[in-house]
Amino acid sequence: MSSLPIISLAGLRSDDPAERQATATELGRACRDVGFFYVIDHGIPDSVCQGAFDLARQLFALPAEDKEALSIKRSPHNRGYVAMADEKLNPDAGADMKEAFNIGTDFPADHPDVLADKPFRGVNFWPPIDGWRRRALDYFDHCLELGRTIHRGFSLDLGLAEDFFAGHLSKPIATLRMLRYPPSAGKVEREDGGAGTHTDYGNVTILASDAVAGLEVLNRQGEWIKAPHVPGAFVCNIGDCLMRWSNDTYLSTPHRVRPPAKERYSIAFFLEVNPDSVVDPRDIVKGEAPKYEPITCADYLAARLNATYDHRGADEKA
Ligand SMILES: O=C(O)CCC(=O)C(=O)O
Ligand SMILES: [Fe+2]
Repeated sequence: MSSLPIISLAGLRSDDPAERQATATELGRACRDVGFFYVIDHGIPDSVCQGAFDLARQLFALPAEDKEALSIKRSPHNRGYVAMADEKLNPDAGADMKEAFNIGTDFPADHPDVLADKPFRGVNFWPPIDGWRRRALDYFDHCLELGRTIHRGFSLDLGLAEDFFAGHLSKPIATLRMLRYPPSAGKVEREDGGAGTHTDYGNVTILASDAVAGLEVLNRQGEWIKAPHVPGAFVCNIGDCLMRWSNDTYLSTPHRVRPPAKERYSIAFFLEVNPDSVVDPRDIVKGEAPKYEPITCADYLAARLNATYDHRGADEKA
């Protein structure tokens, strides 16, 4: 594998079950062999995607004190602003040279689950920019819909009922994460200095990037291959939760971001499933010994996030 497959999702929206199955099989092959693929014909208009990059540029251009007022350190629910060098995606390496802003599934402050302080069900933080919240949530909703479509493909490929994942995706844990990598000015001390080598935690990640290079993926032969910007496409990858759920049928693949030559923006949408969904390999692979114990999505994700951030106590719930 020296480049990532590009898959048209048009077939998943067909009325013809054979066409849906053919696309699902193509997706499934990528998930088994590579764990990374581009999607085209994904249904998100380019103008919507470009609009999200405008929002990211506006946000990161705010004065430092405005961004600090939105700090993720004030959110027990993984929302808000992560300052430069505040995160280590690879805990064994140095800090990541990037800043980020997380938006989660949007809950009102008086929602019963928010009042009960349930894990991952918190309020979002919003920058003081007119119309920003509405436009960001519009992009979030487009990504969620795409994520649900991709999961229909996974179900068909895995030989499950086509709506197997739909019930787990009614109000899922999902994070829209805007990222800004500063220019490296020719100084690259670590090849993964932008984002440390890691696998993603959830089910699937849907990533949009600008035209500046940086993302690299480790193939099965142990070689780093570039994942260049493909105009109009998203890069998708399998996360550890779906790898676990599928008893390692689908693979989550290590990747990193090399410090970019020029300032680089990307927008990731990390999709998990509903917080209380039980991730149990026995529901997906029949007749195979399960390699993992059942665990709720919220417990699994909390454990992974606690290992990534210093500001989260090791036993923090969400
Ligand atoms: O910015 C990118 O291209 C990838 C970022 C990434 O892998 C992540 O945030 O998990
Ligand atoms: Fe990642």
